[in-house]
Amino acid sequence: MRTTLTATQLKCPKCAVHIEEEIKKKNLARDLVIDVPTGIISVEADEEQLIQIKRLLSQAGLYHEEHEERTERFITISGLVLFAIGFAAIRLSPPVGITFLVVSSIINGYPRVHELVHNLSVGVLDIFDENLLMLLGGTGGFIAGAYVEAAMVFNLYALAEIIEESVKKKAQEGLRSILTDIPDSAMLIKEQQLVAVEVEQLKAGDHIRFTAGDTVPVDVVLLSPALVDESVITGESAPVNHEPGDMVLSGSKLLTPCDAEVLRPLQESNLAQVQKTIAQTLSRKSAFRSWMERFTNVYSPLVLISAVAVFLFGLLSGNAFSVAVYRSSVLLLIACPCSLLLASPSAVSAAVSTLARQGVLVRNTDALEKLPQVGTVIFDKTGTITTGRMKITEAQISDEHLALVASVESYFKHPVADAIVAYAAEKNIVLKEAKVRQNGNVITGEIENHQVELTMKDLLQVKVDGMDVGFFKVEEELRDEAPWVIQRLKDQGYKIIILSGDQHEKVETLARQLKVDEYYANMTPEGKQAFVKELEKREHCLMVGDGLNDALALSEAHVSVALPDRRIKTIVETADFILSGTLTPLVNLPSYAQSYTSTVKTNVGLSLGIKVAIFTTSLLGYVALPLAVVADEGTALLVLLNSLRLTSRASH
Ligand SMILES: Nc1ncnc2c1ncn2[C@@H]1O[C@H](COP(=O)(O)OP(=O)(O)OP(=O)(O)O)[C@@H](O)[C@H]1O
Ligand SMILES: [Zn+2]
Repeated sequence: MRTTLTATQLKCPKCAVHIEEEIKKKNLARDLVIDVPTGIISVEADEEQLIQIKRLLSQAGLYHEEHEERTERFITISGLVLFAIGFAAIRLSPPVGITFLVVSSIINGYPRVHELVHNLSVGVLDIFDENLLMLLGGTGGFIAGAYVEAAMVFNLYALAEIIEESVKKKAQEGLRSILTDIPDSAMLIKEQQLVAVEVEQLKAGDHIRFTAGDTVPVDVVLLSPALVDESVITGESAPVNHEPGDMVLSGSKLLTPCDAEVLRPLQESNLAQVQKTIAQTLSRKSAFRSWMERFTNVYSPLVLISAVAVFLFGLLSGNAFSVAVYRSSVLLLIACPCSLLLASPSAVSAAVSTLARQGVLVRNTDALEKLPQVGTVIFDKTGTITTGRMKITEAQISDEHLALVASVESYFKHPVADAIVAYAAEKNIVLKEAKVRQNGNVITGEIENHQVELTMKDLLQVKVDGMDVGFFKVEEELRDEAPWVIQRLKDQGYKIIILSGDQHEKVETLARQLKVDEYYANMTPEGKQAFVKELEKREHCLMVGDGLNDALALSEAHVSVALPDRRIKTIVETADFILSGTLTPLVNLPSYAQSYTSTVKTNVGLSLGIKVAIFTTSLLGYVALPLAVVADEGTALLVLLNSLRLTSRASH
């Protein structure tokens, strides 16, 4: 069962590595995600494992139950008050002032010691994290006799932590609403009685009863009407009225009581899949993020070496011991790479959760940075611009031949096949076994010594043993939002192309109606792939497909978007983005990707710029200790706040 915990105390991506390693080493969770910018830890673990994980986290000072959190905050604030008293008193009576400053530093420095000791106790060699730097820097300040400033190091840090926690709480909201806990149990209707069963035990075909307010744990088909809040899935906040027979995906919230039949077990259902996808996306490192981590591996030691050098140089050049310690303490404080390491992940977690709530699952965050380079949008037709649902509007065929045709079609996933199988089902026609083949728009089948041949032109023509025996007229429906989406993309300057395996006339009619720039019909899956590959040589394109017969083409495109048919497919796909049912979010995706990209750039510029500025001025001896803390903690806060702006960007 997937559960989310929050560790708001988690500050630096570097510290997260320790805890991640510990949890993995002890085998406490499958699929562990630690999202540092929000402090969200999402794990797939059983109850026993969960208790152990919580214990581990609280030992590391990272997890607190709510009441502990309040106590903790009370202590921090008391420390800050003592600091203020000491600060005011030091002129009047230095010994009293210093005492207050020291006590406040002990109170607010203690958590640093605690975390440091924990790091040591688990045998982590890499103790060069924030905690050590703060302790060295602050203690160095005290040794140097800069009492006020040294106390400021500990207390400002504690203050920054309080502010940061509230920023994180805000950032958590989005991700939490998607990584929402799946209910543990459901009410199974068994022999006209209600039995509570674990959600994991539910099988396709089981009947379950929901009360109003329940979150649907698995994908179901309704047996009675219901009012459903699907905002977690589609971002659409208005409740939807569903009829018996409608599919309701897990994660939706029922506003009225109802009965339903299980369509898919837990692990194959929407919510579990979405959570898994998001977990994978958050834990997968983007190219930039790995680069940044390698960079900080050089950066931190470099600053540490500089600190030692500054200390030695200070002594050798005749400065007082205290001055030398003071200057090197400043450098120690800015050696902390937190804000640099947060630059990209904070934007990632804001973007991933915001987009998910707008109906876009991000599988590959690098694609957000590639999207602004795109000039052409390619659409697949069937199932992408059209709903993928088809209707038989006319049929001229005997029931005996219909049985042959429907039997052959039952082996295919194409919308035409679905329509024919459904048509035959209405007539209670029994299906038989067949051997089938597809060659472009011609389907052949061998069934009970008969040769069936179906050719899709304007009509679906049926030949049995070489004789024309009838036809079907099939109509497809355009997605309601398709014309609007395509127009809006054109307004933004994109060239629009339609690729389709369908007949020329059909594609042409549609292309005219939608006023697209180019269209190509009769394309095989390999043909679509070659087309995209060729086009990519000249310009970057975004390909939108249903992921069925266009998977190859999707893989060639600079950026790919899949709009899978939820009735037949669970969502795991190969595309960079996955839409959850409509094309609508496509309209704002490019500009959102643009803001994302510039947010990451600003974050990197900010944190790197401030570090470099402080580093150089402190080498010259111009930076006071508290300023180093403010610069370090303040930059991390700025980065978090800047990324938080990505969550407030509305979609429609
Ligand atoms: N099972 C089937 N029964 C009847 N006709 C089919 C079947 N499968 C495909 N066709 C027809 O064969 C042609 C090629 O099919 P293909 O799946 O490559 O493209 P498509 O899905 O219709 O279009 P697009 O490429 O836009 O998704 C189309 O005209 C389609 O209607
Ligand atoms: Zn298709």
